[in-house]
Amino acid sequence: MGLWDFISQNPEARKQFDETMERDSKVISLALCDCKSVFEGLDSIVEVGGGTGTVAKVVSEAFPHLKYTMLDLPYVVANLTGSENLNYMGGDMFQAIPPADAVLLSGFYMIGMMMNASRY
Ligand SMILES: C[S@@+](CC[C@H](N)C(=O)[O-])C[C@H]1O[C@@H](n2cnc3c(N)ncnc32)[C@H](O)[C@@H]1O
Repeated sequence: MGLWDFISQNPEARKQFDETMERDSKVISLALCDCKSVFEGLDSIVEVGGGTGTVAKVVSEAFPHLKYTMLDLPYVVANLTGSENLNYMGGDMFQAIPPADAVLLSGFYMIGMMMNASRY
C-alpha cells in the first residue's frame, strides 16, 4: 500500500501528516512572498498537491491579482473554503491538471525521494 492510500484510510495519520506539512509550508510561504519576481507576469497559477492550503492562502492573499487554483485529492480539499482569487479543486494530478500560467509543486520532490516512488 502506498503512502497516499495508507493516510487516506487512517485519519489520524493524515492529520499528523497535514500538520507536519503545514509547519513546513509556512516557511515556504514566507520565502515565496519575499520573492515577488517569481510571480511577475503571471495571471494564474495552479498549485498541485497543496494539502490543506497553507501556501495557497498566504500566496493568494499576498498576490491578489493572481487567479490561484489549488489541486489535491478530493477528500483533502472537501472541506476547504476558497476566496475571491483562490479556488480549491479536488482531483488526481495524474489524470488532469487545470491550465494556468505556472504550476507550483511544493514538497513533492522531498517526499518522492523518500518514497523512491517511480510516479514522482
Ligand atoms: C508532500 S504533500 C505537499 C504538502 C503541501 N504542499 C502543503 O503545503 O501542505 C503532497 C500532497 O499531494 C497530495 N497528493 C498525493 N497524490 C496526489 C494526486 N494524485 N493528485 C493530487 N494530489 C495528490 C497529497 O494529498 C498531499 O497533500
